[in-house]
Amino acid sequence: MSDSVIQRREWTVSGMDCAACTAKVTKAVERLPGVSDVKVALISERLSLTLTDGGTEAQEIEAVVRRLGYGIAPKGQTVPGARKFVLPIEAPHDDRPVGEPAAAMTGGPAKDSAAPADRSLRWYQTGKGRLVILTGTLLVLAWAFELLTSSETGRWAFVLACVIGVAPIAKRAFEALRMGQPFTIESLMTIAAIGALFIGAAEEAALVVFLFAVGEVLEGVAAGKARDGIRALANLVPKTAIVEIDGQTREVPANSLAIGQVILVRPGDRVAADGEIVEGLGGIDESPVTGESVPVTKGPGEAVFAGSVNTEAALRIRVTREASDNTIARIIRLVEEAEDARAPTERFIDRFSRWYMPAIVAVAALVIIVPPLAFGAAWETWIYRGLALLLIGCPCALVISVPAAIASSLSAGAKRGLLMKGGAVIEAAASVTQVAFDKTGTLTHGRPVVTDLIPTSGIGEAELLQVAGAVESGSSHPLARAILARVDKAGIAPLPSQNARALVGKGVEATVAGVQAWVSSPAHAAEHGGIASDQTSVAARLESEGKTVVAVFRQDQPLGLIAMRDEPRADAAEAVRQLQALNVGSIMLTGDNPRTAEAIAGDLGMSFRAGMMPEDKLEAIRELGASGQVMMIGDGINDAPALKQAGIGVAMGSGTDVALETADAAILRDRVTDVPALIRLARATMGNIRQNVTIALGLKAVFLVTSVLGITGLWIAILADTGATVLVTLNALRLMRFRPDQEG
Ligand SMILES: Nc1ncnc2c1ncn2[C@@H]1O[C@H](COP(=O)(O)OP(=O)(O)OP(=O)(O)O)[C@@H](O)[C@H]1O
Ligand SMILES: [Zn+2]
Repeated sequence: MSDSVIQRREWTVSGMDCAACTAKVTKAVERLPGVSDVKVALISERLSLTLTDGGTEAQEIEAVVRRLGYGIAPKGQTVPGARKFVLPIEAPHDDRPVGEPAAAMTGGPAKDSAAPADRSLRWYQTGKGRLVILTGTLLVLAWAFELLTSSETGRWAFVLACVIGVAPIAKRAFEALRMGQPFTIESLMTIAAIGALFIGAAEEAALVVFLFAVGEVLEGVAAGKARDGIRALANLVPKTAIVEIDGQTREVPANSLAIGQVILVRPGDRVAADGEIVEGLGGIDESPVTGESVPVTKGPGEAVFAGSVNTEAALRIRVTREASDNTIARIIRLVEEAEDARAPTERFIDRFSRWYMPAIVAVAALVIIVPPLAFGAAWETWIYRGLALLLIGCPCALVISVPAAIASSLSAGAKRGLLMKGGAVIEAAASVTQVAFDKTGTLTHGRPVVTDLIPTSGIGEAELLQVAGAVESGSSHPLARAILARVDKAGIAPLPSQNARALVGKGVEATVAGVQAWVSSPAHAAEHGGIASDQTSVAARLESEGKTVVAVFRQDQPLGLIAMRDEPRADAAEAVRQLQALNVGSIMLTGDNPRTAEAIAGDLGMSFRAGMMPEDKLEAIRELGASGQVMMIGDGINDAPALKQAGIGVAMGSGTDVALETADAAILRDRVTDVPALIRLARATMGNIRQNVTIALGLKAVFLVTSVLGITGLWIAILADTGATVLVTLNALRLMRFRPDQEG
């Protein structure tokens, strides 16, 4: 079918509690004709696949997933039977007193109006929850019977509890079997429970089924908790906005806002859309988006994010982005999709667990058969031990150890404005050995200011500025902006200019009043006949003060020098020190001249490479990458190629808006110390994963041995399995409280 249509489809799947579930769904869907590239994300509850037209119908895919016992609906629609456990979740940054009436007007964070798929069920309202209650009750009744009456009656109550409890599990096992998956935790459970009944261990069989059901509910709670961190972000954008139409105000749903509309945001309200202030001046708390807890004062012309809190004055804001495209929506999409970028460790564990379950089944079979046949041991004893082994065959704890830690880490990071695109990035960031910084806008504020004007003798300052301003008038380079600001301040009208052209890494040229003119670095000035010799030493002196000097030419006539200084960020030196403490080297890459670079890098305590053309930066990163893992930090606007080239490209600050989609990670605050924070979070995550793998494998190993030796029995085996899963998930959730900005 060469003309068949190929399309990517997405669904929301509910009820997946552990990674064994995702494996089950993946395998079942993968087998269907015309389906390829299946991705199932546990935390974001997403199934996406490529579907060839003429292959499987979408309804068929949904039917298969439903038969496995999960809820499914096309993305964006309500999942039937979806459930979400209610836990006392701290919605991050949502604890500030938002003006009551205002919140009521705008809908506020509006938790209760969340999408229907999120509608909460309490744990006991779910199928699995009811199963726990039912089997638990029967268990208690059976014990009561056993105590009060003959043990025979009690035994039947246990059998009943076991059969009722195991039925839904057996059904799921059977469905999976029909789809070609003989080894699932459900099939192991079913065999173990029924086997135990046959060897007369009804009491224990019932207990095992009950504990399994409890375990599933707990796993669901844990997975739900990991999800909530991400969901809380979505709840930060108000559901409605007050829009101004023809001088009238009207309340409309926030997702219906169109670009260009003007919305009214009163003090205490959350901003409903990404936009630009048209009127009003006040403190904006952007902590929900960037993690920056100190409100920033913003006024007309300045950009605000949806979800930030307007703390002081009434603002009129022009919408610049539709709801589906606002910064928070993009962050959420990024965090959700991050699950697809799996860490190498995770892929390894997945491969491992694919053979782990069959291997354990084989061992269990040997344990059952060999001792009685070879040594004439009692069948009953060894069947019992073999069944206990089956229960240890669930790789749940192991398989969930990585995604749980990564999901926690991603949402912990997102709360603080540290975004990483998935496990692969986290794993790489944990092993960073060298951080390369772009200078302007990253280590410095990116807002240079003119400090010195040195006209050539016979030229006035005004003339120097007039020509320089004319040449730079079309440029948005930070140096150009500095010069233009100075021209403006001096009240000089720049001359008319044409044909302005950037000389990348060198300067700009343009035709000013009919004559060719340049503004360029002194090094490049030689091409125009060079600057006066007495000015060469002045330039050198200014540069060694950390200033950037440019020379201005009209034709081949040097008009003079302009020096500018771009202040390093207050925390840049501290960041370099913290990186050093983490055993990570820092290097500054700049197109500026070596003397200026040395002055700035020296103050910050880092090494540098100067006079670099954009392609030199790529080469330098390649070179650094040969001897370690390099992280490149840039503003993401004009250094995208360098960010791509680095092992990990991190966009920092205001430019992140552009770079969210292209960089591997983004730092939303203008803080250099967030670079070490990012690395600390990544390292903590990998440490957490190592702990989890140790817990999971360690517990399995211990109980494998004790089960074979007959020291522990069936119910301990299942308790160990569930316990390990819950322990691992809880440990992963600790990362949510990790404070990456704290050292040590
Ligand atoms: N618009 C301009 N006006 C004046 N000089 C310029 C301009 N653009 C570039 N230059 C000169 O070229 C040098 C390198 O500029 P470039 O923009 O390549 O630096 P960069 O590597 O992006 O900056 P940084 O490393 O500081 O972030 C500047 O230091 C300056 O001397
Ligand atoms: Zn499981």
